[in-house]
Amino acid sequence: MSLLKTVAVSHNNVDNNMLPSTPGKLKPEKYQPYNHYMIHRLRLSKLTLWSSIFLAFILFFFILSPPSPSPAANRRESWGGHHWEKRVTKSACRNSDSGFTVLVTGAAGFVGCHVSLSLKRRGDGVVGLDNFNRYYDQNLKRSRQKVLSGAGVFVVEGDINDAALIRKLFDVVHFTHVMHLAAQAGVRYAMQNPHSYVHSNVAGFVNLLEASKDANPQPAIVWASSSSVYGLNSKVPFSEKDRTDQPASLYAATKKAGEAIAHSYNHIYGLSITGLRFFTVYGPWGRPDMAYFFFTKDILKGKQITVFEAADGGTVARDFTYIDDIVKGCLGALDTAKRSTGSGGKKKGPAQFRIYNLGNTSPVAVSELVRILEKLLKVKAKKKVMVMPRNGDVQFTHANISRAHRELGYMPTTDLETGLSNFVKWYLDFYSPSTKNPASSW
Ligand SMILES: O=C(O)[C@H]1O[C@H](OP(=O)(O)OP(=O)(O)OC[C@H]2O[C@@H](n3ccc(=O)[nH]c3=O)[C@H](O)[C@@H]2O)[C@H](O)[C@@H](O)[C@@H]1O
Repeated sequence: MSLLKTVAVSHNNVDNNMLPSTPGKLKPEKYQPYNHYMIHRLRLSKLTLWSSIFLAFILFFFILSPPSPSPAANRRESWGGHHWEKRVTKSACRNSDSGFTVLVTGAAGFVGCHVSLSLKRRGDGVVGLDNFNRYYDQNLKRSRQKVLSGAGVFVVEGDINDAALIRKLFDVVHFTHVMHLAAQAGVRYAMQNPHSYVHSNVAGFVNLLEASKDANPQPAIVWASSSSVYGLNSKVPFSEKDRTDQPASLYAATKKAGEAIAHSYNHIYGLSITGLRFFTVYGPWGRPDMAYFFFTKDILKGKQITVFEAADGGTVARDFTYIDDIVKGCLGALDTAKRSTGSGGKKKGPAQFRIYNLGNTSPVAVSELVRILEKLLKVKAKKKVMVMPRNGDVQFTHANISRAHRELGYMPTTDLETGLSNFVKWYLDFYSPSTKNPASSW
């Protein structure tokens, strides 16, 4: 026997004797070829039977179960349908024939929430739109939504990039105006998530303008630009005539791009468009990513705050503008907006195109902002002063508001101390309604 055959035979014997896996329990049995064949067949047919039952079950459930929803279908679940349309139509109802019907994008945001409430309270029809993203505390956005809902404003959950949704909204309601406040805000966050700025502030804006120019009638559009478009401009106060071609951050660049895009839609399609350059808006229900807001939070927690100064030791200052003044500016812009001249994508004549600064005309140093907060909170801040990093911030903003005053009747009336006092009251009430007010325990 060759070595190969010897190995094959011994291997066969081992297989046939079915060795148990436990060592020391080896019980060689007599070899019975017929029995083994029968057992093998029996096992095989049992296996076939169970496999068939199993397959039949799978087939049965596959046929009975509904097709799994596509991503588009998933997206649609949050809007559309008879009930949804009824809510949109009801929210769009205005109190008088002369009132407006306004689509407010970013309605669950800081400025959007305040503007929507003011419009609704004076009798206009308002439909909100917001994607409730996670840029900051969603609970705050949901709380704003509750306030709006109580006032009769329905906030549609959806993104300005969802073309089908925007077109559906324009189908269901003939909006006279769009107040476009949805945006990716924040100057410094643009270094962490640049694409979100292009997505919301450029692509989303174009999507909204596309639907607006196709609408019949076309709405007039008022939208939020930013003081940041002045970028490295050093001539103060900033006037709308000053250069805006040196943005210091991607955020500013996307807002500047928005102004250029708005002009092209006005020129080609006859859309009436007004851009508002907001200057560091603050107040109750504000944005937690802004310095006055997180300074308050950190001062109360005893956490260190970082206060920026210029490289030469100079002051870093902002033209902080109170929310109620901004709301008046927004309503003034809506009230003076002329109708768009086009319809269904065709221009019929030149349309209004405007740009305004909405600031306070009274810049305050960030160190002074901290001093006011310390006084209001009755807590000393743990400050770390450091040179402003190259993160897109500019050293100084100061608005010239002559044009807004002349044409919109805009005149801010709230100084920083009064506005911050209102903010602090709201903050303490919102975040610790049942606990003792820390401001009274100094
Ligand atoms: O006016 C505008 O266009 C912009 O106003 C704000 O931007 P910003 O003025 O930078 O507001 P904050 O982020 O609240 O900063 C306020 C001041 O505090 C300073 N700061 C910020 C953060 C910090 O940790 N320390 C600090 O000293 C900043 O340099 C700035 O001077 C908003 O965040 C933007 O969305 C808006 O468009």
